[in-house]
Amino acid sequence: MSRPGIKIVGSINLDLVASADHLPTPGETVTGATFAQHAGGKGANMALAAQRLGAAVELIGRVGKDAFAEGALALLKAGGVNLDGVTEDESAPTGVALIGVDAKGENQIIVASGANGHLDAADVAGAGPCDAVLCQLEVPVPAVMEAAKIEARLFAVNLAPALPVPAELLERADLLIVNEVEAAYYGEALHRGGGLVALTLGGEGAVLYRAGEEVARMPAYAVPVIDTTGAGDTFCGALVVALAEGMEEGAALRFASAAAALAVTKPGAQPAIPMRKDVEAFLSDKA
Ligand SMILES: Nc1ncnc2c1ncn2[C@@H]1O[C@H](COP(=O)(O)OP(=O)(O)OP(=O)(O)O)[C@@H](O)[C@H]1O
Repeated sequence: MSRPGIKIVGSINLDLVASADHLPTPGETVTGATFAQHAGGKGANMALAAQRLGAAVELIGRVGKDAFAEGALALLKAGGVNLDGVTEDESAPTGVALIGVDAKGENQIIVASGANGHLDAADVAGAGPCDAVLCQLEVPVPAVMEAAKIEARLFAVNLAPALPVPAELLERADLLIVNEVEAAYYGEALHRGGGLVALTLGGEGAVLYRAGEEVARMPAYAVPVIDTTGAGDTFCGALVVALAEGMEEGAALRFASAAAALAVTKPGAQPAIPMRKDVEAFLSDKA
């Protein structure tokens, strides 16, 4: 099929990343870290992932009127993501994520949502039809509920971070994507709408359910792990691109797992998101 059009409603952050030997316990100060900054936020990461993996993406979100905004949007701009739906908030700063990464690639994240917290239904209302819509929960729920009204064949929600949402959202979604923490939080409510549910299990892989029945399972690809930040976001963007293209469910899960596996082999979130050709080369290598 031709390039799918995907609208992503979500967060835009600047990730401030400190890499250290180990992550601090409460009250502990870890020294000797190295610092880097990367554009991030689940919405932005998924937008870049979907764009690099073959879709024409429009991002709807908010940033602050500050120097962080430019850094937060730089790779999206360079990647060709349509940013017409990104507005500058009058009062709140650009969202920031403080990320710690240890020597094994495990991470700890604190998010100050800033302008993301001001995204409202009016920012989303009026968005035209497209092939697929993908949201997460780092922006207010009313904006996500409005996104559910956009005319599209696939309405997908990554229920991250886990927080209370109207039952209607879970029932309305054609695809819900959760990790183990989120799956435990939402429980059986995930399957009530009868749509697809993708459960990601980190280094253990991912499972796809339809109406509560397992339809596909993928162990994680064995790759050298450098930094798992953004693996889940890459997985979400990739899965939605694949399904929007009409890929069969098992093939779509394999595509998403390959994209996410490549993402963990590099540091940072957005810089680590692979291109479509890299995922295809990886998959043909594994075939
Ligand atoms: N160590 C790993 N090796 C290979 N693939 C991995 C690894 N960790 C994660 N993945 C891939 O990424 C997918 C998503 O990972 P995970 O379940 O950790 O998502 P998440 O909890 O949303 O992650 P994050 O919030 O850190 O981005 C997994 O289903 C798997 O396909």
